[in-house]
Amino acid sequence: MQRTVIFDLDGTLVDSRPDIHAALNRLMAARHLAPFTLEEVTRFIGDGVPVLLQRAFAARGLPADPTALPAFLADYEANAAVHTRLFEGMEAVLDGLAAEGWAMAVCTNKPEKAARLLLAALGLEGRFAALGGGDSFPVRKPDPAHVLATLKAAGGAPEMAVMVGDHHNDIAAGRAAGLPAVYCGWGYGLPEMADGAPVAATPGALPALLRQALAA
Ligand SMILES: O=C(O)COP(=O)(O)O
Ligand SMILES: [Mg+2]
Repeated sequence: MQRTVIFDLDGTLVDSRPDIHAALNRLMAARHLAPFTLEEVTRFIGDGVPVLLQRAFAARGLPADPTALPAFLADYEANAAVHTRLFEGMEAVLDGLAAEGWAMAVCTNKPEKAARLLLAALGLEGRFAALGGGDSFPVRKPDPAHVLATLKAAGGAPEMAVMVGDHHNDIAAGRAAGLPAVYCGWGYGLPEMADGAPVAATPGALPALLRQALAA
């Protein structure tokens, strides 16, 4: 039966922080608000763009601004791949998994349009059987239905699939969907977010952990 790996996007496959950081600071500048450091923005990532913006405005003592989401997305969609690249070593990992016959999908809280544009700009969209974005379904991670709907779209089955991510949302959603989860130590999460899941320190460590996860 087909083995499927479901990857989170931001902080797992790609280092997207620089472009998220830049787009957020352009939004802040346009509103005469102080910019954020890269480290601050890293802590805002993981629950989708509406929550990222909520956290940014809250950090400036302001309520959520409904005009911020379309403004941010228009800018980010046009500039999502200026600095964003696959993490070092990830391309070889994707090649190796494809050669081993794994199907691959992306389950991200990033809005679907931005995620598709980013994958296309990096020449990656053909590698993935499905993409579930943060607004593709009525729910998003940590809700397991986001993982299951993405897996279904990829033609996979929970007994033969593994979830890979850098945030507790990924681990929680994967587990609640009945999938083993592997945590990415190179991403944007804090170490405790692994929550007992096996930790891949580098992309190169992933293939063996994926095989083990299905064997267990
Ligand atoms: O958009 C976010 O906040 C996080 O996206 P991710 O689910 O790909 O990490
Ligand atoms: Mg992530």
